[in-house]
Amino acid sequence: MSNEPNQARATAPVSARTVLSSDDIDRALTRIAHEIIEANKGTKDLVLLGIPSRGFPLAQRLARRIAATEPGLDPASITGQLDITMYRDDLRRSTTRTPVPTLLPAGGIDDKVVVLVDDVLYSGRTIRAALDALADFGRPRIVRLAVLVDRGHRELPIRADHVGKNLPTATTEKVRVHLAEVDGANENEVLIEARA
Ligand SMILES: O=P(O)(O)OC[C@H]1O[C@H](OP(=O)(O)OP(=O)(O)O)[C@H](O)[C@@H]1O
Ligand SMILES: O=c1cc[nH]c(=O)[nH]1
Repeated sequence: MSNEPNQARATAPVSARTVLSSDDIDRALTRIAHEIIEANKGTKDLVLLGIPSRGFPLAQRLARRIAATEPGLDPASITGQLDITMYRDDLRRSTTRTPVPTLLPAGGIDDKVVVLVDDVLYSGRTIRAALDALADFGRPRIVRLAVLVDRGHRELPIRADHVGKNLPTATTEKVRVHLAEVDGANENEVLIEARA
């Protein structure tokens, strides 16, 4: 993302290694879904909000796993998408990003247990923006954070409650998450790209 050092943005990757396969991602999401249900003591009041672009399909995948434990629960009824574009703290210095719609479940987020879902946690600035965005839509009872990958290098006091994989990285590296819903059929993997 745009908070990474200029050096990492300006140079092309010289190598890429797969750190999570499609099966690894599936297993991590199944575990996180169970963790979310356990932390919430069930599915009551749960709302999963994905942060575009890849947080949304991850939220949908988690919601399907969570809904499968509760007969009659429609995964779509607990899933939404939270756009953070206008809440970023680098709006003036980054390239223009097009906002996407924020889509909330019909029950809204007031007094709900909202789980923010994203693919990568790095500086924490995206999640800081998400917390600001959330406040414009209501007042959840609890906000938690689930990420597929925590790569470290936090710049703000933000941590994830549910982590698929902790990946120690160098700031010169880039974590790339490929998901079929965004990147095309059969593209389900996490890579670390290294630069010279
Ligand atoms: O913790 P941070 O330093 O904020 O970095 C993490 C964010 O960076 C990536 O998004 P990006 O801004 O690249 O947009 P994308 O999801 O559309 O690729 C990733 O999907 C996270 O949302
Ligand atoms: O490596 C990184 C850093 C931020 N966001 C990503 O998606 N990957």
